[in-house]
Amino acid sequence: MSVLRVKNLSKAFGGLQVTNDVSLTLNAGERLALIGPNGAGKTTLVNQIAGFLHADSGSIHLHNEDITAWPGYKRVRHGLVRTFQISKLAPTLPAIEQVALAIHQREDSISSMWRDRRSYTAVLDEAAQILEGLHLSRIATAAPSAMAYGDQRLLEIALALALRPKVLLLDEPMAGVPRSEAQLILDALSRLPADLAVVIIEHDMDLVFRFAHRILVLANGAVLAEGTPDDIRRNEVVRAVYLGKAELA
Ligand SMILES: Nc1ncnc2c1ncn2[C@@H]1O[C@H](COP(=O)(O)OP(=O)(O)OP(=O)(O)O)[C@@H](O)[C@H]1O
Repeated sequence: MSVLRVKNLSKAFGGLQVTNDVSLTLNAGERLALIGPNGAGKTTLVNQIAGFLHADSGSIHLHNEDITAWPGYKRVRHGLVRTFQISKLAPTLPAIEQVALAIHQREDSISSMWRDRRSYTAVLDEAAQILEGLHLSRIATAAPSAMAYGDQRLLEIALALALRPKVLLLDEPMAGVPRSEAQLILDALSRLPADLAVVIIEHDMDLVFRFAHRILVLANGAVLAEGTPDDIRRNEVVRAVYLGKAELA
């Protein structure tokens, strides 16, 4: 059953058509990768799905509900959560406390945090479990400013998971991560909950081809191709667009 349905989404900035009649569906538990050259419109598409940008035309349905006009925060409350290409972490707050704050945000309970210690203990337990699920217990009490960059990217995913997403939009989780830490990210992504639907934007083709069940290729804002990793690997047009830019072998 589809959890997310995007139909004929278009967006222009002035004369520049940045998304052009894009449609996609995403089923529960599915991993969809959005790939394409720089400037293809991937982030703009994710921004529209997340409600950061409104589309000029087209529609977005989450669990059969039309969310096209919903603001971003309402989409988050209904389980549509995104991460960012650039870090939004608080640099000096310990990891577990950042996750706890995200849980409180989910529960709309920031104001009662300090009054109800038992509840805060329960929240910390949940935060610890989320970190453990991503093999991040080792940095639970560390602040981002003292963490390896790959761990910071994983903490961002932990914060998103604290919001209990049904659909997770991951914007370049591998961006800026040194090769030596790439395997950590891959391992963590492979441990995401099986029923979570994920849309990932990523330039690292190794990650894309290992992680994705389906790949959608964007070029000039439009869908150039869509299919399984094998379909995309064999697609001559995709190869031509990527020639010299990425390794699809
Ligand atoms: N707010 C904006 N105003 C004007 N043009 C914009 C705006 N945001 C993006 N663009 C343009 O839209 C096009 C698509 O940008 P977008 O960031 O969505 O591409 P992308 O596929 O995510 O690229 P990358 O892989 O480099 O992150 C680019 O030409 C970009 O310059």
